[in-house]
Amino acid sequence: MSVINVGVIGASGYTGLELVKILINHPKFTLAYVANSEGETTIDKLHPSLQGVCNLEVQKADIEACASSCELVFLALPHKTAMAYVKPLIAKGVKVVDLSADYRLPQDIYEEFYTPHTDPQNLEHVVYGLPEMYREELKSAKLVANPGCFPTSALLGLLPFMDKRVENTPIIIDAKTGVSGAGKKLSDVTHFVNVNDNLFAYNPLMHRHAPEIAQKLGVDFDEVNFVPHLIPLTRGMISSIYIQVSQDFDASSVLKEFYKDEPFVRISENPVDMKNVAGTNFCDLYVKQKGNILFISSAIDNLMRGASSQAVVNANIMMGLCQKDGIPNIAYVP
Ligand SMILES: NC(=O)C1=CN([C@@H]2O[C@H](COP(=O)(O)OP(=O)(O)OC[C@H]3O[C@@H](n4cnc5c(N)ncnc54)[C@H](OP(=O)(O)O)[C@@H]3O)[C@@H](O)[C@H]2O)C=CC1
Ligand SMILES: CC(=O)N[C@@H](CCC(=O)OP(=O)(O)O)C(=O)O
Repeated sequence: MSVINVGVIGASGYTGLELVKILINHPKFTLAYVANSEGETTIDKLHPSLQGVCNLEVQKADIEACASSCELVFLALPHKTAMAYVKPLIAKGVKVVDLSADYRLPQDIYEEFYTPHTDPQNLEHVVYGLPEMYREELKSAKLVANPGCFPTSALLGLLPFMDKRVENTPIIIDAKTGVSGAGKKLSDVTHFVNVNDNLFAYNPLMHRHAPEIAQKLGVDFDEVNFVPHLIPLTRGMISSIYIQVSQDFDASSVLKEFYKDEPFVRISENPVDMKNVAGTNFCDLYVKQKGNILFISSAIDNLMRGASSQAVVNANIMMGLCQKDGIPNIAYVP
């Protein structure tokens, strides 16, 4: 098979770097176009960790240049900025995996939690990029909305148990994330002095990922009680999920059966942790039942399964490749 040229717009950011790292080692994709808002530099100048590994030119993002060199492009851009790129790229026949939130929700819900949508036409055919839910649809997708990191960890934990849950009872998701989830921009909240030796909740019950979780589970927003916390780590995410279930059943067997053919979900007999998934596309899951309460623990790397490695799995599926091609599977341990 001939090589497939792909691009990354937003290569100077955190998820952009993870994309570049995966793509320069990918067996079938060739990284042909790398861009940010300014250009006129090289990827190893932006990311010194790539010195001696890759010195691709970084260009000022441009639709024509991107479309003429790529079959598929990854957009690692802020919300709102992403949709301004998606519209012309799709019009030029380029396939897009968008890491932002711009195409994850129906227009009305998106506008309630984000900003007015400027590209409703492409919302009509977008596929939500959680392979365990939409693998078939992804095969023919032209535009994929890569899921949010918290929704990825919550949905993978909850999906196997939705038919065991007592209807209209609260779904409680208590999640912790590393600081790279906020991107490279500086802010008071993510300032070292505020994060170091500290732990706090933010946007409790009203975070913009709650409607994404509710929508994909097919429940009301009011049923999802989602509270994220920032922890003093660079990468990693744990969601502690609690639901009420109707009957006694073997929860571990349900989990194993649900994911028996899934290469990127691992079921653990012990509570999971962040380190064993760091740098990989794995989601590690653990479940424990006490009476009618079910506890599910879900661990991912926010930059990988929560963003960039999941984006490359989606691109593999879109381009008819093996979904595991180029996907790192050994964690940064110890
Ligand atoms: N970080 C995470 O864990 C996750 C992030 N995401 C989503 O992925 C996307 C990227 O996130 P992240 O990597 O953290 O963000 P960063 O803030 O680290 O990077 C943003 C990138 O976008 C580029 N950019 C901004 N504006 C423009 C523009 N007008 N034209 C071209 N490039 C532009 C920046 O380039 P420049 O350096 O030139 O400003 C930079 O490369 C966001 O939508 C985020 O919500 C999704 C899941 C998890
Ligand atoms: C620590 C932190 O701020 N995390 C981000 C979520 C990560 C993310 O980027 O998700 P999106 O793709 O939806 O933007 C947040 O809570 O908004």
